[in-house]
Amino acid sequence: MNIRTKICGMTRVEDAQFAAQLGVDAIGLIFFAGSKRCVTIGQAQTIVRAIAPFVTVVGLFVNARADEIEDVLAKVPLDMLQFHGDENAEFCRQFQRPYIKAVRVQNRGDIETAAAVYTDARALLFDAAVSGQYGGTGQSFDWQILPSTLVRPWVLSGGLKPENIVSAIRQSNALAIDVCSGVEQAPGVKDKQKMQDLMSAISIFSTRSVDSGC
Ligand SMILES: O=C(O)c1ccccc1NCC(=O)[C@H](O)[C@H](O)COP(=O)(O)O
Repeated sequence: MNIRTKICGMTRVEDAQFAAQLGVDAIGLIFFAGSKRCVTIGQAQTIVRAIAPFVTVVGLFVNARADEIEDVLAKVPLDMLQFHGDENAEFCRQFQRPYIKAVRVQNRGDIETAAAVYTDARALLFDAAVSGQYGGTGQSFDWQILPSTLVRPWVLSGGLKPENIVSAIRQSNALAIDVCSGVEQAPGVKDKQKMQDLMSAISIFSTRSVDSGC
């Protein structure tokens, strides 16, 4: 098993490049003015140009208008969209891109409802529910409430950091994780050591082999 990893809220080229070198599968760029990690189109273009191909670039939006998202898509080559607001499924699916829908989890019903509604989402992302905030809170939710089987691919998120990631994966059986503030030294400024510690911690789940034998 290899844990798929996204690090969200990149604002600096050096952080995105370092994450890619560590083997992170995806990076998140936040296009939401209410976030301390919000990037301009120019910043996003610079980051995308600087990272290796095959690292998935995810653009994150919160209750943006369709034309605002189209404008970003015309200028920044995003591979995937992530919606963190109150967007319905019809809205999410209109952009000809795979999408992730964030679900702020308070109880198991939130998970089941989202799975029934966002039927074409590439994945659901389960995050903590913090009043008045849409994400990037550093708070976790009770991983025990995740159902043992779920019909949709899903991503574990919310308050994940090097210190708790192994326990979080063991408790939730997550195959994919999304981490933001847990690998930062300040909002939008990633910490190389923390990113390295995170990837090193999850490497215990890795089944990738470097055996060169034929
Ligand atoms: O990070 C933000 O500032 C943010 C703001 C508004 C909506 C979403 C935001 N981040 C989204 C993410 O994908 C985060 O990785 C996720 O919410 C978990 O954050 P954290 O608990 O800090 O790891």
